[in-house]
Amino acid sequence: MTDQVLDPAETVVAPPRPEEIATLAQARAAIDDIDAALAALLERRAAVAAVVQRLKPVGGFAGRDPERERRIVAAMAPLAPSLGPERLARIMKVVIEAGLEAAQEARSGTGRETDPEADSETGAEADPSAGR
Ligand SMILES: C=C(O[C@@H]1C=C(C(=O)O)C=C[C@H]1O)C(=O)O
Repeated sequence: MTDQVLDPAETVVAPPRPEEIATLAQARAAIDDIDAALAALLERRAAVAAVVQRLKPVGGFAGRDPERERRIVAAMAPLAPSLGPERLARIMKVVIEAGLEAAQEARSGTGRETDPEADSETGAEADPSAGR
């Protein structure tokens, strides 16, 4: 698979409004554009979150900051009123955990999907110094 990372600044960020969409094909094309923008933003978010892990005294899952995560969701909630804070919190939990996993994987250099629980099952820590 070829990597096709988009610059978030170059993604379509103004897809048609729902009331401007008349056909299934238009709706799916709009969703595809939105998903491309989301993917580019998620990729950039993960890269920035990885920087934070290197800057914090304790990074990675060990340095998880629930209060910061709550504030992120609270700030986003007014922007996504139809989802509501509870669903948004679920989405952001997955986004944040995926970023932490990707950062951990990049630092350990294993190149594999890293499940924080899988490491404890095998008794092998990906990188004992990660995030410290
Ligand atoms: C990025 C940080 O580390 C973790 C990841 C977060 C995120 O992806 O937004 C938020 C809080 C922390 O659990 C941070 O502390 O800011």
